[in-house]
Amino acid sequence: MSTAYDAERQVAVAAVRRACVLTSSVFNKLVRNETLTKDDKSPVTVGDFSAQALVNTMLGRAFPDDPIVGEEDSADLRDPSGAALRDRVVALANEALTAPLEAHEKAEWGIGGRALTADELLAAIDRGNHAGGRTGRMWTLDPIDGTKGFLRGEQYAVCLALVVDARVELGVIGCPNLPADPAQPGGARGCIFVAVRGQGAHQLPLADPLGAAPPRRLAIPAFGADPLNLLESVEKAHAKLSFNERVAQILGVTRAPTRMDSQAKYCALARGDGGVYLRMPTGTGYREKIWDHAPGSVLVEEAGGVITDSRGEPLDFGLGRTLGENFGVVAAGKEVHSRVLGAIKRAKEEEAQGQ
Ligand SMILES: Nc1ncnc2c1ncn2[C@@H]1O[C@H](COP(=O)(O)O)[C@@H](OP(=O)(O)O)[C@H]1O
Ligand SMILES: [Mg+2]
Ligand SMILES: [Mg+2]
Ligand SMILES: [Mg+2]
Repeated sequence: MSTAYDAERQVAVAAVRRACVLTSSVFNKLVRNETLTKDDKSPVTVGDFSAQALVNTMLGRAFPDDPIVGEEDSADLRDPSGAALRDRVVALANEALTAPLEAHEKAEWGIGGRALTADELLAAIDRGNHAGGRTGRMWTLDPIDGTKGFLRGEQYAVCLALVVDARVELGVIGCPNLPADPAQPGGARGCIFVAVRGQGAHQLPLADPLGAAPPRRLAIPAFGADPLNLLESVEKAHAKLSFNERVAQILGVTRAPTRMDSQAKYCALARGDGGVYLRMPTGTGYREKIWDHAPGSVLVEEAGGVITDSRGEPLDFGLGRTLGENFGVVAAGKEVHSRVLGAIKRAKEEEAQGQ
C-alpha cells in the first residue's frame, strides 16, 4: 500500500543514510585546515559541503521542481583560496554519490553511477540558496547539524525536512553517533529517525534503514521521562543555560540536564530519553534557522509531543530561512509542556524584577 509522501520518504532516508556514511568517514580522515570559520564565527567543514552536495544532487534528480533551503553555499569553495578545499569536497561527494546501490536505492536518484564535475557539485550545493516562504513545496537541509559536536567526535545529525505550505510534512534525522538503545550507551551506534505527518515517528537502524527489521515506533510520555530532565545545547553561545537551570528549579527537576549537540536532542526526546527540549535565546538577536528545527518539530509532534516557542506560539516555517520572531524553542510531552511554559513565564518575571 502506498501512503502519502512515500517516494519523498524513501529518497530522504536514502540521502540522509549516504550523508551519514560520508560524514562519519570524513571525521576519521579530517585533517587540520579542512575547517573554515564562517562570517558568523561558526565552523564549517569539508563534511558539511560534501554532504550538502550529495543530498541536493539526489533531491534535484528525484524532485527537480522542488526548491531547497540549505545551510551552506559554495562561495568559499569558489574563491581561489578555497581550491584545495573544493577538490576535497568534489572527491568526497563523488565517493558518496558513486558508491554502489543498496537494495532500497534507485539509480534515477543520481547515485551509483558516474562522478560529477566540480561545477555540477558546486551548483548542487547552491541549489540550497532558496529563500524559503509560505506557499508550495520546499526542502530544508542541514548537512551537518552540530558541527561543533561533529568536530569533538560527539553528537551531530544530518537533518532533512519537506515543508509544504509552511507545514513540515516529513522529517528525517540521521545520527551516526547516537546509541541505538539509550539503555545501552556503549552498544551499537547509528540511527535514523523518520516522521511523516499523520503516520507516526519511527527509529530505523542506520546500517539498514529500510531492511527487514521493523521500524521502532516512538512515543513521548505525556508527563515526560521519570525522573524528568532537560535536554540542552553543549554550546553556551547557542542557548541561555542559566535560564534553563532556573526553569528546572521551578519545575522541581533534580536530575542533571543532558547536554547534547544537534537535533539528536529531539530524537532523544521522541524516544522518551529525557523530558524537555529547552532552548532560550542568549540575547544577541540571533534568529533560529528553519533547518535547525523543521525535522525535529515533526518528529516531536508525531511522537505525541508538543513544540512551540517559549511563549507558546507555534514555530513559523513560512517566514523564510529563519523562524523570524519566534523566541526560543520548547518541546515536551503534552502535560509537561504546559508546565514548562508556566515555569518560563515565572522565571522571566523574576528576571524582570531583578531577582
Ligand atoms: N547564537 C546562537 N543561538 C542559537 N543557535 C545558534 C547560535 N549560533 C549558532 N546556532 C545554531 O546552533 C546549531 C547547533 O545547535 P545545538 O547547540 O543544539 O547543537 C548550529 O547548527 P550547525 O552546527 O548546523 O551550524 C547553529 O545553526
Ligand atoms: Mg553551521
Ligand atoms: Mg544546524
Ligand atoms: Mg549545519
